[in-house]
Amino acid sequence: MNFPNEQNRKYFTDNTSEYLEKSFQKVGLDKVYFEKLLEWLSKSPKWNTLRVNKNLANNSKDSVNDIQNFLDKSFDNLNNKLLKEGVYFPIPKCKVLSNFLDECIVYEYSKSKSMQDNIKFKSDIKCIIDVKCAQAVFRGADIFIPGIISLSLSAKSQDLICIYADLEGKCLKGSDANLYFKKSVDSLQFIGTGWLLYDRDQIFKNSEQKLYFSGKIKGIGIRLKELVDGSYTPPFHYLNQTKYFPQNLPSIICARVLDPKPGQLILDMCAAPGGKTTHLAEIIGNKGQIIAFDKISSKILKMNELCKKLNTKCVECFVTDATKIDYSVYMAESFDRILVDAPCSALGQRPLIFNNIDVNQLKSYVNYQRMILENAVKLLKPGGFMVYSTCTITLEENEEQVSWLLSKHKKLKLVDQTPFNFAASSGFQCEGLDESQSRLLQRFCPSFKSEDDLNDIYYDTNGFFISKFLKEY
Ligand SMILES: C[S@@+](CC[C@H](N)C(=O)[O-])C[C@H]1O[C@@H](n2cnc3c(N)ncnc32)[C@H](O)[C@@H]1O
Repeated sequence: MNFPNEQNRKYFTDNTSEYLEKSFQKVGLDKVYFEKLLEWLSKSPKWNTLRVNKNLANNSKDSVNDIQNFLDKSFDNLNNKLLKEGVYFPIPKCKVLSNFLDECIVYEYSKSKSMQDNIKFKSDIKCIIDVKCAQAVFRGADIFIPGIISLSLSAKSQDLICIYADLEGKCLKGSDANLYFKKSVDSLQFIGTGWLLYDRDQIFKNSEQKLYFSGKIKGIGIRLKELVDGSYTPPFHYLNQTKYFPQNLPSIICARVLDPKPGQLILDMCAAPGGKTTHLAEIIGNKGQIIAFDKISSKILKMNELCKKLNTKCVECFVTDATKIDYSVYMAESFDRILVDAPCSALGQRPLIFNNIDVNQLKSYVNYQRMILENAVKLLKPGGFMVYSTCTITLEENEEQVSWLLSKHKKLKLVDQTPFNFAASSGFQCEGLDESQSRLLQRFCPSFKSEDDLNDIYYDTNGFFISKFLKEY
């Protein structure tokens, strides 16, 4: 597999690419659309979004001041450090999306004023990180030690290093980054630069053949200086995360679309890490009852901690497999609102660097989601609403699931969504979904907009999909 230049860049394996392209062709979206979609996915959104936790934060004006202070301080610190290198990051201004979502505060990534110099920066000290870690870095995370796969043998604490993502996932943990770079440069992608916070030996324990991850130290391993596109955003963990919760725009919209009311019984069937559950609790002012399921017990433990931290008092979290509901514990037709934010192929996460998902894996989500949806429909009260959402862009997990639900359950009706992000697009038409129905769906995905719209906060989001159903009496 080669990645010699941008034109020949691959984002998926050949089979997966072919499968996705064909799938879009079914609804009349040609190669040009698919390429546009890939280009959009491969870029990081230019905006950061934070949800204000109204249980703990004051009004939006105070929150904007608070976040602006955080940005001012973080950028002052960074700019002081970079002064001698002649690099400067303008401080972004944050704002509330007042007309649309007043709990959402946004600001742009800052672009360094000497981007070109930094792209030319080639240190002999190299670090290779895994692709998932690289994607998180583009969304504002620091590089944590578990994400570091390989370092130059001479790497020491405080070294300024070049960081690469391991596209093929073949680099061995603890190996010599310079050696791998020489052998496999085509399978590495330059991500940016940063300061190493530990000596190599502290990160890896080296023995002749086996290279062990020492586990002696934890936390951040590399403090990011600058990304390859010249952008920087201060890591969120310096911000008060009880008042301000980093969450992408479609996810914030999603909980609002469910429109929970105080006093209601609400079910979040795939809830961890809890971004939407805590938002739902905040919308109903902690008045009501929210049951939150997740299949993975460690995630439920963390969710309980998050709920405490965010002063969320009406949520009960349970380790439950949503494909196997025990109807002696949960009564059929008992919930006023149900959110199915389903496990999915997650292809909407930006930037897409390289995703080696295979076609069988991709297809496997469809039946799994249907098993969860079957239970959701059964648990929903007549007159109640259900939201089905994913953070992916495939037709099979989105529009085709909606079409399947409508054909299988005659009492389900697609309904309007508020808020509706008109800058993104409505859903695609597919078999079983007519034009008026597809317009009720929110698809956060490139439509046929001009390049000028690309920086629009409402358009430059992660890939996401939201549908809302009423269960009629
Ligand atoms: C897209 S994430 C949910 C994100 C969450 N709603 C939020 O906003 O923070 C999907 C979650 O579903 C969980 N999951 C996967 N299979 C499940 C199942 N059978 N039952 C319940 N949860 C499941 C995963 O562990 C994962 O945490």
